[in-house]
Formats: sequence, C-alpha cells, structure tokens
Amino acid sequence: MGAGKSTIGRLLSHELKLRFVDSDKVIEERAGADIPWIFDVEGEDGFRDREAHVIDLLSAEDNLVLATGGGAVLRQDNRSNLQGRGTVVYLQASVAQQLERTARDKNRPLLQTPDPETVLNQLMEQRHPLYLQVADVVIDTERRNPKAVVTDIMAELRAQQIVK
Ligand SMILES: Nc1ncnc2c1ncn2[C@@H]1O[C@H](COP(=O)(O)OP(=O)(O)O)[C@@H](O)[C@H]1O
Ligand SMILES: O=C(O)C1=C[C@@H](OP(=O)(O)O)[C@@H](O)[C@H](O)C1
Ligand SMILES: [Mg+2]
Repeated sequence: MGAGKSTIGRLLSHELKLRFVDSDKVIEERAGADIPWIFDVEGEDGFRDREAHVIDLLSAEDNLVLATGGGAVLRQDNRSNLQGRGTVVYLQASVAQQLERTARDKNRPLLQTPDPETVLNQLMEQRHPLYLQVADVVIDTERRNPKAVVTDIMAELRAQQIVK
C-alpha cells in the first residue's frame, strides 16, 4: 500500500501504449460498493475472494497493465496466475514512505487503526518474501517521483528484453 501501483501502473500503461486496469477498481465496480464497505460487510476474506476472482479474469487478458492491491500475493492462486501469465513488477517502498503516501487516504481499511506503522511493518514482513517470489522486476520507488519510477521500469524491461 502506497508503493505506487495504481499511479505508476497508469503512467506505465501510457508509456507502453497498453490498456490500464486496477483490480481494486474492478472489484468495486462489480460489487457496486467501495473497498471499505466490502471489508465492513464481507470481511477481509470476502474481499480476498472477490480479488482472486477478478485477478483470475484479468490476468488471462493480453495487452494490459494490471495494478493489483498489495494483498494480492497472499493467495497462491493469485501468485501463480500473475507469475504464469505476465511480467510482474514489484514496486518497493519503505514503511516510512508508505505511511507518508497513505496518511490522508481513508480508502484502505487495513490502515484505519491508531498505529498503521505497526500494521505496515507486519505486512511487509509477511509479504516481502512473496513479492520477491513472484517478481520478474524489482524497482525501488524510495524518493523517486512517479515519472522516474516509470523510466526505471522501462529500462529494466528493455534490459530483460521484455519490451523493445
Ligand atoms: N513515486 C512516488 N512519489 C511520490 N508520490 C507517490 C509515488 N507513487 C505514488 N505516490 C502517491 O502516493 C499515493 C498512493 O499511491 P497509489 O498509486 O495509490 O499506491 P498503491 O496503489 O500502491 O497503494 C498517491 O497519492 C500517489 O499520488
Ligand atoms: O494491501 C492490502 O491488503 C490492500 C491494499 C489495497 O490496495 P493498494 O495496495 O493499491 O493500496 C486494497 O486492495 C485493499 O485495501 C487491501
Ligand atoms: Mg492501488
């Protein structure tokens, strides 16, 4: 959360001239409700079920840049769908940077606690190894503006001959 997936994903899609899709937005459209409502009414498990279904659908499509939510790596099905069907970019950010970038946003239920820093540290410990497991490309976003991050991603995609 706050690494910049939604922001960078959209910018990268322009650079690659591909469609951009954010799985969180698709989940909200299909549910006719926002993410806080889904967490409230269906719990995190309900949200994860919806997320897995949407990632299964979207990862099967070609020619798009997909931004997932940060918890997508928690399920094995998502990990194998993402890893098997596309190029996965892991955007890294420190917890301090995540806190700065998410502070004013009420749209992330997991961070609506008195101590989001502790939550983010726990999530990082749990998820970082999973992100590394699925990533083809790892990009440090620390104190890099979105445009610079996209430039770094493009350079790495070219170095790996994933794009020209
Ligand atoms: N590299 C960056 N530098 C500065 N601000 C950023 C950067 N990436 C994202 N942001 C800002 O941080 C916030 C969270 O970004 P977002 O794209 O929603 O992250 P994610 O989808 O990974 O949770 C947004 O306000 C966005 O404008
Ligand atoms: O990390 C998570 O578990 C979540 C991240 C959110 O997306 P972003 O990573 O785009 O903030 C969103 O999917 C939901 O609030 C859960
Ligand atoms: Mg996002």
